[in-house]
Amino acid sequence: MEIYDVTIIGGGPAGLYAAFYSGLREMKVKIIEAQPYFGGKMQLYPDKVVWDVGGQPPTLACKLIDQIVRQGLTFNPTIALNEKITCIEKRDDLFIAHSQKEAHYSKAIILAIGGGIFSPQRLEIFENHLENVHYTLKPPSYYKGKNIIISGKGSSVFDWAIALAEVASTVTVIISEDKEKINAAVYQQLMDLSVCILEHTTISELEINNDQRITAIKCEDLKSKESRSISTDEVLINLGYNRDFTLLSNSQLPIQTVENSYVEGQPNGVTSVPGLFAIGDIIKHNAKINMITGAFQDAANTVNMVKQFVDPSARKTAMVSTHNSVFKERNKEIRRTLD
Ligand SMILES: Cc1cc2nc3c(=O)[nH]c(=O)nc-3n(C[C@H](O)[C@H](O)[C@H](O)COP(=O)(O)OP(=O)(O)OC[C@H]3O[C@@H](n4cnc5c(N)ncnc54)[C@H](O)[C@@H]3O)c2cc1C
Repeated sequence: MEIYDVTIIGGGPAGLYAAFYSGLREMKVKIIEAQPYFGGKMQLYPDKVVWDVGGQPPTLACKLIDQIVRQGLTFNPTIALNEKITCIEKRDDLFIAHSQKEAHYSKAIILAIGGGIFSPQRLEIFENHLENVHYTLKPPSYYKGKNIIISGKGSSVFDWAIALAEVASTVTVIISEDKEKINAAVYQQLMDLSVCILEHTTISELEINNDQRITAIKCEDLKSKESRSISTDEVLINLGYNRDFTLLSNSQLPIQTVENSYVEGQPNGVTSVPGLFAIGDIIKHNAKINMITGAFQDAANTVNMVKQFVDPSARKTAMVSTHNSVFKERNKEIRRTLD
């Protein structure tokens, strides 16, 4: 059995930055992510331009994910992707994080599970896998010149319609509510972009070809009961997301939670269980900022606490020295490009 200094559960911005910082503090690190890829919630908005990360020019979220992942892996932590941690237990001085695949042993744990494991809510009619049904937005260029149907609830449906209307051939939005519920400024934007909105309408049937692609959607006006068929190239569905927090309820540890969705803790990540720390969107305290920058700050504060937990004689904070052996070659490379 291999014992790590710290196991980080969750590979979103908080977990990845914690992996970087733990490496900087010379700890033996493992990072575990339930999805087959890193990025956390940022994977829900790959095409959004993110403006508010300190020192970072406005950047597409997908590019930012790439950068955060590369930084997170700087010190070569052990990685486990596609592995959902189902519960955590403590035996003597060791934590054991159990997944469906194996047990992970470490002296400390950082919970970076954000908003839980996200999975899109699906309509029964879309239960089978269909090639051209999407639950997250691909880059707008993918939709260039195509006929798009967007259906769902909440403001994201209209954000998607606005993002695609400039590149797509046609955009039709199908919503079950009345148009009046749409924010007036957003509605005006949709009209200016010639987006067709079918209000109080529901999808009743799909026309599917041999390649498992939807070619047309039949929908019904819930008030007039009239039906119509709309041909389409791509269908986007946004009904919100299911969030899996069962790790917290399954773990037989006195983890204090708020509304069963957050771990109650302190700004330095300390929780009700010594050695179990929490960072990013999963933690709740008065100074918490639920943003990428907040996730980074949490990670740095908390990793310093973890280091002292694992080795009480360690310095309180990291020395971010350019002489770190891992940085040496990269420093040379970067300096060369500046010459
Ligand atoms: C639509 C949208 C737009 C946003 N825009 C911005 C913005 O412009 N700027 C900004 O700063 N912030 C933005 N945010 C907020 C930002 O994305 C979050 O604050 C940030 O992602 C939180 O990071 P995190 O690592 O704490 O959690 P998350 O990003 O939620 O990552 C948690 C990870 O833990 C994994 N996980 C959960 N449970 C388990 C388990 N049991 N086992 C293994 N892995 C598990 C999940 O799969 C996930 O990958 C936005 C959020 C949304 C939803």
